[in-house]
Amino acid sequence: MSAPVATQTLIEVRDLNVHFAINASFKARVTGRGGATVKAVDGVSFDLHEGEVLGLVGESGSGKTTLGRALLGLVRPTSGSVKLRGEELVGLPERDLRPKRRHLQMVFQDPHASLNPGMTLQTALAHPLQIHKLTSGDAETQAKVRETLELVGLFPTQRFSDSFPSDLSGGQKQRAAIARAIITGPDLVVADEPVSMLDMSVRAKILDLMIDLKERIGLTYVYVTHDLASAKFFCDRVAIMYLGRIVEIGTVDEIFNEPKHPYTQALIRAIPEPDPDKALPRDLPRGEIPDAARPPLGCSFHPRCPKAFNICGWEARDLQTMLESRWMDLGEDRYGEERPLVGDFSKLKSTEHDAFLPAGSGKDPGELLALLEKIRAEEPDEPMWTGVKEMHAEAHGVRVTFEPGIDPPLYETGGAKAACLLYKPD
Ligand SMILES: Nc1ncnc2c1ncn2[C@@H]1O[C@H](COP(=O)(O)OP(=O)(O)OP(=O)(O)O)[C@@H](O)[C@H]1O
Repeated sequence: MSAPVATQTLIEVRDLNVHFAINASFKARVTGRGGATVKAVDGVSFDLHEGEVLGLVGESGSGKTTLGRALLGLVRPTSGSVKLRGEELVGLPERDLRPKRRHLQMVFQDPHASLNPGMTLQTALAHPLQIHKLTSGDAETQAKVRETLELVGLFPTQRFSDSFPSDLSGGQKQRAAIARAIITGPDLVVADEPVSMLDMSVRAKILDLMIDLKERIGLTYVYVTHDLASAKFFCDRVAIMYLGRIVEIGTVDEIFNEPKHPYTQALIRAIPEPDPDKALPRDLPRGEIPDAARPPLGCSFHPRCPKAFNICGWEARDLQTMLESRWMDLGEDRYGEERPLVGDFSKLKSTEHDAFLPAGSGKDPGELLALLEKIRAEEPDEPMWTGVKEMHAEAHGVRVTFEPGIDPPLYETGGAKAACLLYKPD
């Protein structure tokens, strides 16, 4: 889709944080001290314009759903600001938030779970109208329900208004869930993976319906998905999320034709190509998504990034990962030579930019230093080495000093904005 014409800002999000206490005692949760915290949404800012479709795209656990729910007040932010047409929503008591909910609606992934099996569509759709006192009297309510069923393509409306969810196909159920979301005349609909549980054959039809509704009744969408291909089809702009942050945001053209962040570039290369002749090698970033409760220093993506360089935030954990992944690929003999030189990784100590790697039991730290120098010479393309400033042997191991890392904000790139130090102005 083409970029939206400049319009008014509907939602303004500034430095939004949603942090969850995990594995914490009751006292730690109440006082906020002790225990671990997951930064599900971590300092997110963006504007959403009236009539646009913004995609929130990322791998599982990147914070898409939490961000979408926080926009609607369904999750209480830890701090930051969400304004609806200039009016602050964060911190509003529930009684003041409730009337706003008619303007802010959600469509969920599982249409089956989002409809009450014991209610006809007439009852289910009438409910929000009654709660928000949007109609006066049964006749008006019934007419509004029928009109909305027609809008979402469920006709003859008489038949569908008397149906129960179990009478409907998956696609019809999602149409009914959309009808319930739009019947209050919302401004913003957050659609969380609205087609991912549907048959392939109906996915495009539901997205087409949502586009059609946007034009006909003036909706703005936030579309939460892990599926870049559907975001390309459906969205005007896309925000790529990683460990609670937006790491790149731009128009669909910018993101798909000229992705700037190495993470976005890898995700786009990994989109399955239906035509086998054109298929590129799938190239997902190396390694696992890190533990959200212990995000990497500096740029959170740096341990997986093929383009990482000296200031990306190298630390002790990267040293361990480098050694372990090297040993996975080594033959028995060389593994047998190298492994005993390194001590217990649980004793790997680190301060912010400094790691102390213990030598193996009875081994000379000088031998360990020589091993690290040898690996560096053998694997000069391993990005971690760009961040190693100094290594020297000490009494019981080797001290490795890293370049101080920088946590990148979203930088201007001449296209999309990207949180990557490749675009840091000098
Ligand atoms: N209520 C909660 N309590 C603790 N941690 C949570 C809670 N909700 C989400 N999280 C954590 O926050 C992070 C972001 O989760 P979220 O569901 O928003 O990600 P997502 O990108 O939508 O993932 P998915 O595609 O799997 O739904 C994850 O690490 C998740 O485990």
